Amino acid sequence: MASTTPAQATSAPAAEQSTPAPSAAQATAKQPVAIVCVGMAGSGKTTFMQRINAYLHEKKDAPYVMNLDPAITHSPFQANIDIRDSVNYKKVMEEYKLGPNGGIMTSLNLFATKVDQVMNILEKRAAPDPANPAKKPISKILVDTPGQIEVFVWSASGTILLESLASSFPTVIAYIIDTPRCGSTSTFMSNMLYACSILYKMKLPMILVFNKADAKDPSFAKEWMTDYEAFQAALTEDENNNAFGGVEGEGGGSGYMGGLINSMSLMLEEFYAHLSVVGVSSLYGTGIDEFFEAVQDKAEEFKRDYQPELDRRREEREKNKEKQRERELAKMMNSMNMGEGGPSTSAFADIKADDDDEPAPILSSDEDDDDDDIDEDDREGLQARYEAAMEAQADSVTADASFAKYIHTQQR
Ligand SMILES: Nc1nc2c(ncn2[C@@H]2O[C@H](COP(=O)(O)OP(=O)(O)OP(=O)(O)O)[C@@H](O)[C@H]2O)c(=O)[nH]1
Repeated sequence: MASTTPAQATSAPAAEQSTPAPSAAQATAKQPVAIVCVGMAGSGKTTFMQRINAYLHEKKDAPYVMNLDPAITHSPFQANIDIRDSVNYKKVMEEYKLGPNGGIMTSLNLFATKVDQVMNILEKRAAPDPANPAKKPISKILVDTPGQIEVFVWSASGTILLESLASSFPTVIAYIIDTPRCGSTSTFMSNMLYACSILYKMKLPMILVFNKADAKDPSFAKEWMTDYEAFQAALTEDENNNAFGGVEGEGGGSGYMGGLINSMSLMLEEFYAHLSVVGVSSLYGTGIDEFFEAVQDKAEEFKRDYQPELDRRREEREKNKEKQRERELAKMMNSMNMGEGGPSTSAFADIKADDDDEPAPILSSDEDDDDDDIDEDDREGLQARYEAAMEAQADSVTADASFAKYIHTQQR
């Protein structure tokens, strides 16, 4: 299937047409790939991020790193854009009397109102710098997300951030799985169903990263995904070992669980066919070459299969732009429990980018976790910021609007 690009549909403003625009193929060829890492808490997501970051640095291909987890207290790698520089998670929890998950979601919502700034920074770094031709444009964007997957995957802000990314760059999801924790057919199936739900929610190409390969060889998982009979044999073994409950010594339980897993595995066959699967050890660095090969494949797949669908959705949204904008805004405000006018908060500041000529170091030497920095730097109310952002750039908050803007940017 040939990829269509928005460049074919809309013309750039006259003032910007003086230099010939690169062809769509040239433009996409130079685009960096965004790799969004998601995974359950403890799956090794942070260790994996650290490993691929180090790998790329070693290859002299320093990535641009974004941290979207506001709750981490220490990161083993330094991010170029860090949500913690703009949103004070602890203050958000205090001000809105939220628990940890509500705090993360609200922090992400606040951050999402600045998605335009983030995208401007990324696009700037993705293009050659005429003032400094020696400066290499980035070829990879690594995005770390909160361990509470559902907070990112199922929130309006998660959608806004992902769609904004995907509207400018080929974007792939790396779903990190704790291999030793899916040794039984039931835990394996639970993990696959979770991955499946993420794929359908995010609508982006996905790589399953079976991590901790040093602790358990993931070849069993690959076999279960490609050989139905091998999975059946493992399922029968689990049933006989009483893995699903039932009377001890007799095995099998009611047979309900076994039957359910069996039907699920049949249903998931189609889902497996669309995935790339790699086994890695983030601890020892094995499998990382294969991971980046899979990233390349999925980036091609993005351009071939997903981009047209994104373009179609963008066109649809353009038609309902205003309605959608109001809906997204109301959804975000509701989820923040802010009411229409929005709250005042000192917990929120502008996006900061650590964007020196020097790439971000692999290991962070910054031990300063002083939560009060943002408070001192910026006490402006969210209300004012929010309204200013809305007025200055009416497109800045909604997924469809930012989507359209960046698609437009891409066209130029
Ligand atoms: N054996 C082994 N352990 C690993 C590997 N990757 C991560 N771990 C360990 O798994 C534990 C969790 O790793 P993290 O990287 O903190 O996991 P996370 O998914 O970021 O966890 P949250 O920050 O809670 O979301 C740590 O003890 C790591 O040392 C691996 O490849 N092999």
